[in-house]
Amino acid sequence: MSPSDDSRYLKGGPVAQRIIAAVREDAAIAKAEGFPPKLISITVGDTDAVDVYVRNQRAKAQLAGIDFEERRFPATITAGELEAAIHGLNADPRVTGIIIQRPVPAHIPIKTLQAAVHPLKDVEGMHPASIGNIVYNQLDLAPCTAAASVELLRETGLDLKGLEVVIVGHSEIVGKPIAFLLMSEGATVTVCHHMTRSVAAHARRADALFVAVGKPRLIKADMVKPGAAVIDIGINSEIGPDGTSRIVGDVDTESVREVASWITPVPGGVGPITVAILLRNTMVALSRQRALYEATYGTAGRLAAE
Ligand SMILES: NC(=O)C1=CN([C@@H]2O[C@H](COP(=O)(O)OP(=O)(O)OC[C@H]3O[C@@H](n4cnc5c(N)ncnc54)[C@H](OP(=O)(O)O)[C@@H]3O)[C@@H](O)[C@H]2O)C=CC1
Ligand SMILES: Nc1nc(=O)c2c([nH]1)NC[C@@H]1CN(c3ccc(C(=O)N[C@@H](CCC(=O)O)C(=O)O)cc3)C=[N+]21
Repeated sequence: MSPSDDSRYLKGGPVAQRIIAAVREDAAIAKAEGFPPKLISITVGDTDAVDVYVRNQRAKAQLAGIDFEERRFPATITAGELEAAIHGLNADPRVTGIIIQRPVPAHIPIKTLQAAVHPLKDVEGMHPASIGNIVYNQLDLAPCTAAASVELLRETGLDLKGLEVVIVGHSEIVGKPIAFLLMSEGATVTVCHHMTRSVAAHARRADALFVAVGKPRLIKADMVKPGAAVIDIGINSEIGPDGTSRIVGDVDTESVREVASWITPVPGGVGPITVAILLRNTMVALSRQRALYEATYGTAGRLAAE
């Protein structure tokens, strides 16, 4: 059975379309009022998963009416040069949001870069000041993939209060923020990582299982509780049997879908919602900037008039 005709598949496309339609309306109004939204993507070096993401950012930003610009830097660039480029973007009033694609090469400290992005332009919520907000249950601008994964879980209609949730992977950008978002919703959260003694023993207890590791087919049917919801966040490039490159997640979807009640396809699950939330976050950032601008200069001054 294909993902299009099986209700066990939690599809991201319709959710993403809903979000993008709302962003498109907001963006048109903001533009008419003299505040055109603009998103800048910073890529350092080459990574397959980043290429897929940036390609979709460009396409969906265009659809939503958000200007999009990719700045690509060679893997040999220094951290200082990158920081200088980020400071330039912080100071540019035409730039609404900045996203730094991960991973960056090992010689560049990612935390320093994330801290260099002005918190008002931090559309991923990865600045230390921004990520702190989700600890305080301020959830309107959360890291995009984490927010997207939780949005898909909501599609099941399961009550998140008291739900047994297990997250496999504890990266700053995916696993940890998912844990905070779900704790805010009242779920009971267990987080597994590479030092966890038995990921399978934890995973089998989960009513909702989130997987963000980056290893194809890590999660097999015998690691999933019958009736569970499985949210597959992995984006891995693989050469398929026909010799062409394809994207697969971290879950062995073929076997797991026989056990789970819901499963997210890859592609077509979390990915499209991640892109939509990045655009929504850009509009949240814009409205925060506008609020500050109007508090400082009043409503008379408009960017377009400059
Ligand atoms: N769909 C989307 O929108 C997005 C998808 N992704 C994809 O999600 C995946 C994860 O991304 P990201 O979080 O950035 O990756 P990281 O490499 O930063 O993190 C991977 C995590 O998995 C843990 N881990 C590694 N091996 C195991 C194991 N055998 N069992 C349990 N845990 C393990 C690591 O633990 P430790 O740190 O202890 O080693 C780490 O916490 C990738 O495939 C990426 O492409 C990422 C962002 C967005
Ligand atoms: N700072 C940062 N934040 C990220 O969120 C981040 C990152 N760096 N680095 C790379 C990973 C990967 N990632 C993807 C998001 C969406 C799709 C996506 O749109 N996927 C679609 C498209 C598939 C296709 O076009 O083939 C799908 O799954 O259906 C893919 C990959 C975000 N990441």
